[in-house]
Amino acid sequence: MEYTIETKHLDFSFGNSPILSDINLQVKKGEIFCFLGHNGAGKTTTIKLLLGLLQSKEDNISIFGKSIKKERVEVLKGIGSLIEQPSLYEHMTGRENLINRAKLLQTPTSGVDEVLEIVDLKDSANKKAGKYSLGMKQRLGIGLALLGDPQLLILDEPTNGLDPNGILAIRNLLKDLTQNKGKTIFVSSHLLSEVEKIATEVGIVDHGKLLFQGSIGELSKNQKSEIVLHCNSLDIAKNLLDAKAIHFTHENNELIIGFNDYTQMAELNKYLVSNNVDVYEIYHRKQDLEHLFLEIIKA
Ligand SMILES: Nc1ncnc2c1ncn2[C@@H]1O[C@H](COP(=O)(O)OP(=O)(O)OP(=O)(O)O)[C@@H](O)[C@H]1O
Repeated sequence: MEYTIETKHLDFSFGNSPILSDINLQVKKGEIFCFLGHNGAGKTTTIKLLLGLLQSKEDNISIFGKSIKKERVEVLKGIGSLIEQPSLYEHMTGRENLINRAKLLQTPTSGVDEVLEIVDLKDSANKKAGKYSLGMKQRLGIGLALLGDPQLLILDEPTNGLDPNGILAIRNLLKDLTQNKGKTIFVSSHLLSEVEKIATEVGIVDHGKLLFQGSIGELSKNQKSEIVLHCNSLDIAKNLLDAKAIHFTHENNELIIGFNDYTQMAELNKYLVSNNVDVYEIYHRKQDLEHLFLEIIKA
């Protein structure tokens, strides 16, 4: 199978500091591949390598089946990118920014109106970019990346610093671009809650290592079941659990215990009640993805 992006045993060091180790990415056409990791995990470094802004020693990155080392110019023609903040001319309108960039890229300026439409800036096209909200600036940045109709978009934390409406707009835009415009998107983020709503595939990176790669469905198979317990005295309940060597964690006002089956949950309830703990609430839930993510990167 030919992947839109494929890296094989990608390593990278800044001087003597190893930053990335054995990264094997496989991004299929039409996906929204979310590259997830905390600050400093290695996301931007990976993206810069994909774009040829940093050089890998080995010839181990291929995009559209071509080597970024050997065919960089050709490969870059098919990629639009946005790394963190878009570089905009604030004194120019949104439309002028796009026209200016189209001329630089030597692509027809006739595509500018369609881009404005896609990124929902048609009504503000003649406003100065300096007067745009952060969300509008990010959308214009994505618009700039879309000039020349690239098949692949590489976006580094495009929702960083945006309010919920701004985040929603970008989320819908990315979905539209893959579902209706045939694009493939590689997007980095440090927020799993953000990623799980749009990703068709997720790569989790930490300390320069790829710890998981798969769909959200595959990721959620790793979610554990747990019992949530809310009672009148956490201290007494904790002592009772300790006395039976039942492992628990503590979250806000609740105790979290691994779930095996409903019999175990009923027994636990009886045990606490018979020892004078008032159980206000006891229920079974799947571990949330955010905790699973934290567990994966701690492992
Ligand atoms: N030019 C550089 N020289 C030396 N070390 C660097 C350089 N750029 C980044 N690093 C280091 O490489 C590691 C990975 O950084 P990177 O920017 O790729 O992480 P990230 O996951 O994108 O995080 P962030 O979201 O904070 O940008 C960090 O430890 C960082 O300090």
